[in-house]
Amino acid sequence: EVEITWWHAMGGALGDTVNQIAEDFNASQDDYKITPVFKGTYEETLTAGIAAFRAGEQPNVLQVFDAGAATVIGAKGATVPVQDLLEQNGVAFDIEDYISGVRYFYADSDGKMIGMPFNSSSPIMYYNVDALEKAGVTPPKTWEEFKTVTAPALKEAGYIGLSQSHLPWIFTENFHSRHDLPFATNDNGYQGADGTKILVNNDAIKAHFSAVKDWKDNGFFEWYGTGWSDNQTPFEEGKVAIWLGSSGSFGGLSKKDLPFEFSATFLPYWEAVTKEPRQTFIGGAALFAMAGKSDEENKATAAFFEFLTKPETQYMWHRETGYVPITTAAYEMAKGDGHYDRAPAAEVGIKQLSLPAGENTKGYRMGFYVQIRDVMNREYGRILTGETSVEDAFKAIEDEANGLLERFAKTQG
Ligand SMILES: O=P(O)(O)OC[C@H](O)CO
Repeated sequence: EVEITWWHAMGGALGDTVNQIAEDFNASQDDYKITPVFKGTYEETLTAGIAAFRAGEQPNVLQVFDAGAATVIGAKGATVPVQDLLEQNGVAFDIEDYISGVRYFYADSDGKMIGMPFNSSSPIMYYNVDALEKAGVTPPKTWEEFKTVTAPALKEAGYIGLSQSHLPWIFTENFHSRHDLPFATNDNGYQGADGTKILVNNDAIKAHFSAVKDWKDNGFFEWYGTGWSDNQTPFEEGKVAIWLGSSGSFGGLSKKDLPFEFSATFLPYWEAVTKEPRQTFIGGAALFAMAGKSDEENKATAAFFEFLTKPETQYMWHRETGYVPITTAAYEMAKGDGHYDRAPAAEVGIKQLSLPAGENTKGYRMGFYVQIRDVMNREYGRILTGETSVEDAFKAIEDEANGLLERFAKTQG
């Protein structure tokens, strides 16, 4: 039996489902055994993976999140492109099996799939059905509606209107996609690292953050920190009526037996910015086969990836977690099984990813982006606590991000 390891960042209920997938794979055959190891947050898992690679102690499979994609794809020699791995080991592979938003997200500039798509998500709007009913409002379609109708009514009914769990992901990266605004030059960075500059310092997002700060000041919004659960917990406790989070939190929330009914729908948009709101793009992570492993172990990894792409495995993962079905076959299987008749909100993520595309809606490819997010989190925190102005914060983000992008471009030769 060939043994392989899988480092991942899936905690709580998600981790239970990861363990279940590994158990199912191990039980499905006698040749290979995979051991999943939880390494902490996405950032911690990536850092641990890089350090381990340098020490020659890397796992066979490393989960890397969207923000680390450019860095890991650009780290030539650190991974075996998944497309090569599968083909070399006789596993049939067709990129067209994947839904369009997933197909090239972890591919290189030639369209070759480098990372194995695994947990793809979208940020969606969760809401407390009881709270909205009590306030006499429906889920807001636009931020204008939130500001003038929803939030004041919720406040009157005793609720904080809104919290969200990831300012860079939801209020920055997907903000640009939802409003079809360019996020970086060079086609959002996809044309290559050379000369790529971030376009985050723009009027639409500055107006958004000014509004968010106003909402915080008058009790329509609260920011509890950068931790995912810092902002999710007050929603679960019924303090906050609307929470923006990952579709990948749907399964965990459903299993929690909350003291109120919850549902979910699309992210609001600013009508003043666009009359045609667009799709969001995938978040979450992919699985990378680390280089430097024996042929035997690589074969085991390929067998595991083959198991992962089976519609049954995909559907099970989607159903249990809320991450979107990443292959058309899995989506069809979920529909055929009546999953969305039983839980309509479970389809919101994939539906939002399937809204009309625009010029700027397929995501971004920026190196050292994990560090860029740190800069954003620092400055956004300072905006919300009143330590800096929106104007100065975005100037600082633009300057520091462009410095990081320039440094990354130099590593790409
Ligand atoms: O919580 P996830 O897995 O949906 O990921 C959210 C973001 O994409 C992380 O960068």
